[in-house]
Amino acid sequence: MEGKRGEEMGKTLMTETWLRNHRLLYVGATRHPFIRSIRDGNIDLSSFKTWLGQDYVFVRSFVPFVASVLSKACKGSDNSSNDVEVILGGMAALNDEIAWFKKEASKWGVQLSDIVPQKANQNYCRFLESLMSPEVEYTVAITAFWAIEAVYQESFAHCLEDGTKTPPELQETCQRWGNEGFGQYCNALRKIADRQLEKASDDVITKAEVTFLRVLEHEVDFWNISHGGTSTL
Ligand SMILES: Cc1ncc(CO)c(N)n1
Repeated sequence: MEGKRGEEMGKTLMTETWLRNHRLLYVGATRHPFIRSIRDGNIDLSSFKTWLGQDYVFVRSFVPFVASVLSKACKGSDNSSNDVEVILGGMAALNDEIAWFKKEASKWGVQLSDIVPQKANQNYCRFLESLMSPEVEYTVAITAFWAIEAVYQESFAHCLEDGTKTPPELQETCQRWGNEGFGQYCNALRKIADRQLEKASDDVITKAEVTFLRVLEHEVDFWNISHGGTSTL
């Protein structure tokens, strides 16, 4: 996938280089045991419910972060009308997502008002807050946004591939992030990030790469919650 993009552009994109250089961590975030257990059909439903409740809390904190990225796009982008439309589309999807979490929680008997965010979730939300600071460059923020969405897209798309044993009652969840449209949206975010990175200073590129790695670590930690694992951060 990265190779094809590179050929089209005639040069190596920054995200492509990072995905190559940090392959193990990326695979750790997108092929986590939690995702493997959905794909293999041996997921423990209490793990799924834990994930559902925790992710609802995460998504609520994700909304102001996305709003901050949108605001930075308005000010700091050379192609702000395109970027704003892509990011606004993401916000609209989050609106749907929150309604979906409520519906899904009631289906599974998960009481959303009772959810206590776990340590890894709190850390991830605090990290998002730090990225909302006006001092954080648009390039860094959009890179984080892309990485956060891409991990879910790739993880859940993996559960929908032919020959997987994803339980029917979890198909809808996997579709939510694994569908083609969400994949195209992630590609649009990636394109924005690469365009920004292309004209960024070395200092900003380094910051964006560190942020990308932190996102991957937080995602691994987040999946670990539902597996009863402990934080590595
Ligand atoms: C932890 C986490 N990462 C990414 C997404 C994608 O929106 C999500 N819903 N939750």
